[in-house]
Amino acid sequence: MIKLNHLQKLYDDTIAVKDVTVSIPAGVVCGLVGPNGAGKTTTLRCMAGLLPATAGEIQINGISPETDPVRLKRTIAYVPDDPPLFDDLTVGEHLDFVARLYHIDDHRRTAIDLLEQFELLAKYDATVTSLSRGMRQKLAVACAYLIQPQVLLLDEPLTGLDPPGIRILLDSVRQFVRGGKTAIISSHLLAMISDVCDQVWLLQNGLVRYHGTTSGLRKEFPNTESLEEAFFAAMDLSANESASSAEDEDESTVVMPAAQTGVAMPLTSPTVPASPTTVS
Ligand SMILES: Nc1ncnc2c1ncn2[C@@H]1O[C@H](COP(=O)(O)OP(=O)(O)OP(=O)(O)O)[C@@H](O)[C@H]1O
Repeated sequence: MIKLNHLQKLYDDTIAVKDVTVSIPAGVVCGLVGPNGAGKTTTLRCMAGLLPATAGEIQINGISPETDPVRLKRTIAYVPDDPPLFDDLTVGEHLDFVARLYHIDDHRRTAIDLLEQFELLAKYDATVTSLSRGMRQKLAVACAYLIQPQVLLLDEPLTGLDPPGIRILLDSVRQFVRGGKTAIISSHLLAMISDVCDQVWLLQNGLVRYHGTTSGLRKEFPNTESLEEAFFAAMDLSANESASSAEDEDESTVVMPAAQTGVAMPLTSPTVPASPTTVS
């Protein structure tokens, strides 16, 4: 279970996440959507313990990133959209390294199964500099699964994947939540969200515009003919209501069309400092 309570994150004067309160139960895949700059990556990074929240509370399976960062990092796997891998390590060495960091014994069989699943076994001895973007993405996901997290956060994971790669990844995520785990996928691909996710979480300007089932979003906007249309309708409504509330000089209103019902990449492991390319 993931709970965010009035989460806020500022970068100096920039408000990236204004006020986010969501609860995401175990056993679901939740799609995190919203326009560029909505605050999706920032929210995920706060949840992964890579960025300190400015205000508010985060609880991941009862663990707070603030008070128990090491336990959090054993619970959560966060895969950024451009995973920071180690140029000097081979594919196989990445999995060995992650296993060592997370004290995972006898990882070899699982590692090989994961590489097979993600069609990377032939690249076992290849250095990551020789991998394509999609292959790097798959390796990062394999490393995330190796640590057997309870919560998986994937930030735009489909970028660079070919159609079979997309299917393999999405099937793996559905399989992952079957055991009562939780996955959040940030994506701009609304058709995928509609197909794969149990819930959708719409962020705009650092505020929750909708959180609930994908069918619930359609019901909020019965005159729309697709999730995409409902998505735009939700954002238009929010923009209009925000404008009118600004006119009323009441900027504290959070506009929501529906009730709010929310190895590490190996490089953010509990025992190793984040890599230079990972925000910490
Ligand atoms: N390191 C940073 N320093 C300052 N401002 C930042 C930083 N990272 C993000 N921002 C700002 O915070 C806001 C939210 O950015 P964020 O990357 O979280 O959005 P996003 O929804 O993930 O966008 P996208 O869909 O384009 O990936 C934006 O206004 C962005 O310019």
